[in-house]
Parts: sequence; C-alpha cells; structure tokens
Amino acid sequence: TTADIGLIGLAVMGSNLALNIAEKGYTIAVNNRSPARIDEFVTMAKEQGLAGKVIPKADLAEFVQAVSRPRSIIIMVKAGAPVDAMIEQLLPHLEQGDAIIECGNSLFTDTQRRFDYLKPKGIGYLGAGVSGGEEGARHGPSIMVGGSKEQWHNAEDVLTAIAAKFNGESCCAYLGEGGAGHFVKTIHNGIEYGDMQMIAEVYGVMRDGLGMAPQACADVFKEWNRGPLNSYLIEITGHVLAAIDEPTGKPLVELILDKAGQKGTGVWSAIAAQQMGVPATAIEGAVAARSISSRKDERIAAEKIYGKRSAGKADVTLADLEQALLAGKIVSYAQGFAVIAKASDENGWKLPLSTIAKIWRAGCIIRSRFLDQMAAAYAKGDNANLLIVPDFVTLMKENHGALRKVVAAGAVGEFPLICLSAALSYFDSYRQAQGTANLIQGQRDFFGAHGFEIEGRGKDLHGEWPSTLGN
Ligand SMILES: O=C(O)[C@H](O)[C@@H](O)[C@H](O)[C@H](O)COP(=O)(O)O
Repeated sequence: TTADIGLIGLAVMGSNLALNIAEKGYTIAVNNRSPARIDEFVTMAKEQGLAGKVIPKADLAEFVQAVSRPRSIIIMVKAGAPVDAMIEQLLPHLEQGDAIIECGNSLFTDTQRRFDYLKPKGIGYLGAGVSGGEEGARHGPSIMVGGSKEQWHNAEDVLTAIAAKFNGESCCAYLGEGGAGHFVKTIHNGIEYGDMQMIAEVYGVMRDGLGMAPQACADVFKEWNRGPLNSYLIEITGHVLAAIDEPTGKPLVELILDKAGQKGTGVWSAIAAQQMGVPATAIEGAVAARSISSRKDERIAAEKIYGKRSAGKADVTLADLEQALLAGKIVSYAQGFAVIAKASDENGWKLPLSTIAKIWRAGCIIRSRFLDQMAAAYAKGDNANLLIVPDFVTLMKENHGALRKVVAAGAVGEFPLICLSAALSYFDSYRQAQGTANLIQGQRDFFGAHGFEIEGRGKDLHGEWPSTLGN
C-alpha cells in the first residue's frame, strides 16, 4: 500500500496531526529524525487502533517513495533554519508536482521565500497555519492554508477532513498564494495575545480592585462564557482560575510566576502592522505587556520606589467589566482584520475576510461565538473596518461606555490596563473627525520643513517659523 499523505516531525503537534489524519481514514507515511520517536508513535497509533493506517519509514528516500503521487508531504519541525534544512533533505527525493506542506508557526516572509524558491523546481509549497494547540491538532484544528493553489487541491480532502467543523463546515481554507496562510496565522496569534491580555487586565481589576478570590473570578468567567463573550479563552480562563495546586491546596494561579513567555508571533504581527502603517495598538499593547511582565525584578524594585497601588476598591461592576471586555475585543479584532486587509492589498493575496472569520469559529485558540457574527458581517461584502460595520456599530455603541468607565477607573485606581486603554484610545481616535495631527504637521514643518496641507490651498505648504537659535 502507498500512503495518501506523508508527515515528517513526530513531536507533539506532528504526531497528533498524524493520528488525526489516520483517524479520518487516510493512510499516512511517517518519518522523524530520531527513529526511536517513530517507534513510540507506532505504539501510540496501535493503542488508538490506528496502526493499520500508518506506514513508518525511518529512511527518508523510502518514506517519500511510500507516498502516492503527486505527493503531499507535511513537515512539522521547528520554525526557521530547521525548515530550510528539511526542504534541502527532501528535494532530491521529490518529483515534479509534489508538494511540501509546512505546518509550523513560520514567519510569512520565510514561507514566501520558500514558495518562490521551489516554484521554478516544479515543487509546490504550502504554508499552513495550524491553530488549536495539541488538542486541536489531534481532534480538529483551524487550518489557514497559503501557497501553491494546484497542490492545495491535492491535499484539500485530507486537510479539510482533519480540521475542526463549525455547523458541519470545515475550519480549513485556502487563503492565497505564497505566505498568505502563515500571515493570517500570525495575525491570529496577535489577536490571541490581545484577547489574553485583556482577560488578564480584567482579572487584575477583579483581584486587586474588587478583592475577589480566584474561585470567585472563575465563577464569573464561567458565567460570561454563557454570554456574548462565549469563547475558548474565556472557558479556559475559568478552568485556570479554579485550579487548585494539590501539594499546597492553594489556587494554582496564585503560585504561577507572573512572567509571560512569548515565542515571537505576537512581535511579528505588531511589526507587520507597523510596517504597513496599520494601527494595531491592542496587539502592540499585549506584546509590550508580556515584555514588561518579564521584568519581574525591575517591577519589584519600582514598587519599592513608588509603593503599592493605594487606591482601594475599583468603582466598577462585573457587568461593566464584561461589557468593557466585549468592546475591547471588538476593537482588537477590528485592528487585526484591518492588518489582514492591508496585507492582502499589498501582497495581492485577495484574502477573504469572511472566510477567515469562518475558519476561526472552531478549532483555533481564539474560537468564539463572536467570530460567527463577524463572518456574517464580512459576508455582506466590503472589507470596511469592523468599527463601521453595522452589526458591530450597534455592539460598540452599547458597550464602549463600559470600556470608558473601566479604563477611567483603571487610571484612577492605578490598574495597568495597557490593552483595554489602547483599545479605547484607538476607538476615540478612529471616530474623531477633527484630530490633533494638524499640530504635529506644524511641528514637523517647524523643525524639518516637512510641509503640511491646507485643504483647497495645497499639499506641500510651509510656515514662516521664528528662529529658535540661542533659546
Ligand atoms: O494558535 C495556536 O495554536 C497557538 O497560538 C500556538 O501557535 C502557540 O501556542 C502559540 O504560538 C504560543 O505563542 P506564545 O508562546 O508566543 O504565547
């Protein structure tokens, strides 16, 4: 028998994807740098009754031969140089029309480069962003595919079959050429950062401003998961806050060190937004908050200098916090989708915003009921900023008051609300017809003759500025 598809890289995500593929009835050839890991995988497949669908091959040439042509070979190795090394190892064994499907968290410019490198060799390259963590990979992730359209059709059945389903619809789609898939995954992660940071900021107000214990906070998040905030991140927040550390019997969350890790996709999404001139303050705020959190010693020292926050009880209700979170989320998604829309134009990807919202409704980390509303809103046509899409205008009008109240209480109450306040200021800037950049234009012209525009008079005008020499 030959395999329908091949997979190299049997670490957690790779082996779970392979088991998912076998479970969906496809025969899969597997390979891994260390042969021992292949044996472990075969044992796992046996335990799950899937061994009949697995063709283990330690030798790379034999592995490639075991996959039916035109071949689709998934590689699940560490992002960066290991991907390029894997491509070079595979190339001598591949034939015209075969394709490599790279499913790691790769930087989209690397994916674009690899796509361009392999195209003249007649080898297809698909950069597929896979979201949903270990559980998602095993039982149904969200899959954002970019690259060679022809080879996508070769792998389409398998990838759509293994992906999560929302109302029976697969959360896997082809999004565009080159690095389109990995770009969309990167922005998914940027939005994920924003969601997580806003949830953490609200938890901070509950803990320090309303004196709530972790279990009480957990109960509130469980309640919110039955409402408009229904989402995977709200759901797991309830579980994390309710978890008890067995050895001590204490709430686990209170023992976890408050230093957030980050592997890079948040930074990539913030950089991409900046480079395209699309304001993504919520994503940038979330990245910055993780960086600040990592400076634990500095924070301890600074608290000694300035003292602990002293402002007492926060003047907000739980309902305010729920609405503020919803308003903050709308702004963060508006920013994320604006970045995607701009990247689509700049790269000629024609990214289908409605489809992206659709494939994020299940399987991925940001999956939520909210995304179903967004898919419907974007299906109505224009790629406008979410903040002016009718359905979301109503939601924003109903909820920005609470965001304002929470951010104001945060400022007075000495709560660090980097993300929520960034979202509010973006909203107020975006809805302000007459802003203050006129002064900046004057200042730029004053010190650098950069020019300014006066409507009806001209674009590159200059002021007669006094000299400041000697001042
Ligand atoms: O969509 C997903 O399944 C996750 O986003 C996944 O890709 C991974 O968990 C993040 O990359 C972690 O990112 P950080 O380490 O940067 O939080």
